[in-house]
Amino acid sequence: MSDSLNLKAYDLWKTYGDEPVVQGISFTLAPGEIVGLLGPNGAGKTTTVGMLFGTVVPTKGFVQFGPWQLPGQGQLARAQMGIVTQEDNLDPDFTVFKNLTHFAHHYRITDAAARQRAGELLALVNLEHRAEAQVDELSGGMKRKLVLARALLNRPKIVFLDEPTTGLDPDARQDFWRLVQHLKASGCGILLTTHYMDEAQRLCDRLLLLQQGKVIDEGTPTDLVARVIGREVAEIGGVEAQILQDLAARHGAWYRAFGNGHLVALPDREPEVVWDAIAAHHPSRLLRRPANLEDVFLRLTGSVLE
Ligand SMILES: Nc1ncnc2c1ncn2[C@@H]1O[C@H](COP(=O)(O)OP(=O)(O)OP(=O)(O)O)[C@@H](O)[C@H]1O
Repeated sequence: MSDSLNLKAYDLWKTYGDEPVVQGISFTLAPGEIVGLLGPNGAGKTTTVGMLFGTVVPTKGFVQFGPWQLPGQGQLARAQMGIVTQEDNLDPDFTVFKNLTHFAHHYRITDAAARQRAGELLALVNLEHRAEAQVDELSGGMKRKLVLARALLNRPKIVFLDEPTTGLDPDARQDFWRLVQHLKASGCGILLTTHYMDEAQRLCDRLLLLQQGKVIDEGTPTDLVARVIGREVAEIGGVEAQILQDLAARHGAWYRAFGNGHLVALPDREPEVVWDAIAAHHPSRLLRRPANLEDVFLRLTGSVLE
C-alpha cells in the first residue's frame, strides 16, 4: 500500500474555554499498523480521534493524511476513513442489512453494488444469519460488529476505533479483536482508543499513553513494560510499608503501595536478591508475576485505569 497514506498528527491542541483537553499530540500511523491511545476517562482520547477524523477543529496543529490536510480537506480525507464511535448510532428502524445498504449511499454505493458490499461485510463479521433482524434484536457484541462493518463500506485505508469493546463480554471482545487483526493484515491503519490494558497489549503495535491531554510516554507495549518497570513484580501483603520502601530504595527498585498491599519491581539485574529479601520478612501474601501495562500506568501516573 502506498506510503503516502500515512496519517500524521502535528502538534494537536484542543482547548474548550480555558481548559486545554489535548496538549500537543504528534504521531504517525502507517498502513497495517495499530496505534493505541491509552488513558483514563477524560484524558482526551475521543477529542483526539475527532481531530484526526476532521470533525473536531484543533485549536492548534493539523493532521496530514496522504495528500489531504485536516480539518480543511476533511471531506476528501473521510472518503478514505472509517470510524467506530462509542455510541452505536445504528438506525433502529432498519434491518441489519438495510443499515449497511442505506449508509452505503453516503459513499455513492447504490443498488446491486451496495447489496453486494453489505453481503460481503456481513460475512466478514459473521452476521449473515442476522441480516434480516432488527437492530434492537442484536446483542451488544453484534451491534459493535455491525458498526465496524458499516465503517468498512468504503474500503477505508484508516479506521478509528473509539473504545470499541467497552461493555462487551470476554467472548465478544475476542471476536471483535479477531476482526481488528484481520483488518490490520489487510493493510488498514488502525487507531484504537481503550482503557483496557489487555486490549492494548494484545492488539497494539505502538501505544501513546495519555494523561490530561498529554502523551506521557510511548512505545511498543513490550518496550514500555521493560523500560518503565522491568521483567517482574512482586505483590506483597502483610509487611510494613516502611520496610519494603527501605528495601526497594536499597536495591534501586520501584515501590508502590497498592490496594491493601504493596508492589515491588524485581530489578532485572538481581531479581532473586530482592525476592529473597522480601520473602525473609514472611509476608502473609507473596506473588511473583510478569510486569504489565497496569504497572506502567501506575508508575507513570500514580493511579490505575478503570
Ligand atoms: N464539546 C466539548 N465541550 C467542552 N468540553 C469537552 C467537549 N468535549 C470534551 N470535553 C472535555 O474534554 C475532556 C476530554 O474528553 P474526551 O472525551 O476527549 O476524553 P476521553 O479520554 O475520550 O474520555 P472517555 O474515556 O471518558 O471517553 C473532558 O474533560 C471532557 O469533559
